[in-house]
Amino acid sequence: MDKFIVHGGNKLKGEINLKGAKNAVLPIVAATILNEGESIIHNVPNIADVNVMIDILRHVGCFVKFEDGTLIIDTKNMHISEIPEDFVRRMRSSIILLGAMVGRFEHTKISYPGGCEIGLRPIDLHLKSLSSMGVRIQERHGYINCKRETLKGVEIQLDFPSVGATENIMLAGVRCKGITKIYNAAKEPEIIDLQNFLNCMGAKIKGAGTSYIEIEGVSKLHNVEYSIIPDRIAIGTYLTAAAITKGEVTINNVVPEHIQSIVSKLKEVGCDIRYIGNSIKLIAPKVLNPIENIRTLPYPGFPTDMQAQITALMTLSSGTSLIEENIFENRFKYCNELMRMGANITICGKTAIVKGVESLTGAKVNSEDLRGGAALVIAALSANGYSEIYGIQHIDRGYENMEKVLSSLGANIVRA
Ligand SMILES: CC(=O)N[C@H]1[C@@H](OP(=O)(O)OP(=O)(O)OC[C@H]2O[C@@H](n3ccc(=O)[nH]c3=O)[C@H](O)[C@@H]2O)O[C@H](CO)[C@@H](O)[C@@H]1O
Ligand SMILES: C=C(OP(=O)(O)O)C(=O)O
Repeated sequence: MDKFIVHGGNKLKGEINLKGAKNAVLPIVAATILNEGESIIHNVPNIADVNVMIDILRHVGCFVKFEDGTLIIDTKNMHISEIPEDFVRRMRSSIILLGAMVGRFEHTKISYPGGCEIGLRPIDLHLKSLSSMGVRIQERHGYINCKRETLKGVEIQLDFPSVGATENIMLAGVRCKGITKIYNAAKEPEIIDLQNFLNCMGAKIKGAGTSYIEIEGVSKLHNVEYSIIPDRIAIGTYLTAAAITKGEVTINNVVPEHIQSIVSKLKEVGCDIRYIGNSIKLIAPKVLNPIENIRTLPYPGFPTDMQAQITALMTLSSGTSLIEENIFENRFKYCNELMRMGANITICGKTAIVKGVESLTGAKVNSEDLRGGAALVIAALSANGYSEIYGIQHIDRGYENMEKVLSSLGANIVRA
């Protein structure tokens, strides 16, 4: 297995362009199944999760070509409606295929995703919603078996604004007879991107980005060409890396509204942040202020997917920071590894209490999940001496060539 070797201490300086959002592209690729034809998708990151999705689509009989950030998918010849366990184990979020598969096939079978390193992650809201739309669901031997005749539009009140459940309902709703109404829907920008993609394909959806979404079922969809929104989490990750190294970095092609909660915290830390057209420039302060109230929340709150990275930054602040995780129950595991690097962190229930230290020291550390891994890289970039970061297959799930992006900004990082 590969690792990153990082010699800390270099200030990040320069300008980068990043590809589209992992969490937007995955449901959009799932959505291509609904149209029995061709989709062309631009600005797609070459990350492991996208490649698992491609493997799944090829397995079920689709044609897929992926070159230079453009995906061409033809789902006309898709003839298998079962997703086996080994794919779902490689990527838990393959559950997002369920809504689209149910929309297209009368019988569908998908391996149960189970929990992961950051939490139990049940899918009760997905299944309850699909079942209210007319899908008969049996959970057996680790598989979810779905059968349906006509899908019907219904009113769904989500107990929690789950991103994945909202997406699965939207996907199935496109093929329903009648109108599906989602109350307490997730409001993440990736939900809007899915709506826009589906509408470009001939769907009739409105309301994404608010807590009420309406999907009018349609009988026919058509071929589509689309470009994925920027990755607000990757942008936040590299801005945080710039901040911890006392650097100065510009990231092109951002949507300011999508990163507002992240930028607001980086400003509290003391960073000077400016927008120039579609670009964002961060100039790090000499001293990092602590922050006492970072609370992860559904969008537009501070994203759980940035919690680990901001915690890494706070390990070097001039005081005590409090970071509360409200979305996943087990998302502080990486803190043990930060402590091997000299961080002073106490976990108290849902809160990490981070007392800033003068400096971190390089160490051998292990990443167990995607954002925890990114946090370890961020810490290593600023640490004295060198670090070895293992488990980087998790990082590769969501960051395209992280070591190349960081090297282009002057970091001393190699994959070995
Ligand atoms: C591929 C993708 O887009 N992943 C994102 C998506 O994950 P995902 O769609 O899995 O996240 P959800 O919004 O569904 O989960 C949020 C919370 O709801 C709980 N829950 C969810 C569904 C359900 O049926 N029952 C239930 O209890 C989960 O365990 C979790 O505690 O949104 C998360 C929250 O912003 C992000 O961290 C992930 O990066
Ligand atoms: C938790 C994440 O993703 P996933 O839902 O794909 O595990 C993430 O992107 O941080």
